[in-house]
Amino acid sequence: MSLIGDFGVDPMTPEQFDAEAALFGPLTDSVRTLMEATLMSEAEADDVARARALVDEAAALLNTRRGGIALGTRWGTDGIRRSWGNAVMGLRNPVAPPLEFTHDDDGPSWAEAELGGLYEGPPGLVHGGVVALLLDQALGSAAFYAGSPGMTGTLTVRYRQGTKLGPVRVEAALDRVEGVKSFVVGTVITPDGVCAEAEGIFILPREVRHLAGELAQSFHPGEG
Ligand SMILES: CCCCCCCCCCCC(=O)SCCNC(=O)CCNC(=O)[C@H](O)C(C)(C)COP(=O)(O)OP(=O)(O)OC[C@H]1O[C@@H](n2cnc3c(N)ncnc32)[C@H](O)[C@@H]1OP(=O)(O)O
Repeated sequence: MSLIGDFGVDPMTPEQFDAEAALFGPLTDSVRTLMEATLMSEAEADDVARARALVDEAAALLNTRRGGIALGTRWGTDGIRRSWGNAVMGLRNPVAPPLEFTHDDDGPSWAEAELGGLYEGPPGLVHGGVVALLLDQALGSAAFYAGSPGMTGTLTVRYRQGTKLGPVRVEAALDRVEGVKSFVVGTVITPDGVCAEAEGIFILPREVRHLAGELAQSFHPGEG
């Protein structure tokens, strides 16, 4: 396994990334709207059937040219990674809420999102796996921002109360670094207060330890 080599083809220029974002970002937003509509529609049967045919036609159009099974991490000529397939933040992934993290030195990394019915577990509540998903990304991003990136080795989540669908805030901060291990903590907060707390150990895999500096430099807020 090579986290870097397997992910990229030739590095892309910022202009190429900008053009792709301008083309596919709005498509991703539209598909997200479609997903929500699919979940909540009470339209007449004929309209649902017609919508399905249109969706199938759109999928066929998009599939006329396509890549492999996933976008992976792509590198820019500017040395920045883009993870546009990321399930939490990815610019081209309609499954992503999406979360956009803000990082600064004076407080935790944080992001806010409006989680609707697409993320439901118990009635009216966010699925526990989705809560863990958001925390995993938040803690991983905080470790990356702090200059000690890693893959999730261990993620422990304590669910203190149900997380209502609606506005959600995720926070995370690096606690300490021990060798290749970063210990990170975080929370999920709604207007009801803290709903979940997490501790994670993020480990720089041995295969890429020689690239630690390059990886840390490749961090860019919003790129996953
Ligand atoms: C990088 C770009 C990211 C870029 C990604 C950034 C986005 C982050 C957000 C998304 C996060 C994910 O979803 S990541 C995807 C989910 N996670 C995974 O798929 C990881 C699968 N597991 C693995 O690949 C591996 O087991 C690793 C990398 C976790 C560890 O393997 P390794 O690299 O060979 O580690 P190894 O040398 O044996 O051990 C190093 C130290 O870590 C300890 N250690 C080993 N495994 C664990 C563990 N699971 N939990 C706790 N501690 C552990 C060892 O005791 C040792 O401690 P000591 O002796 O030094 O004290």
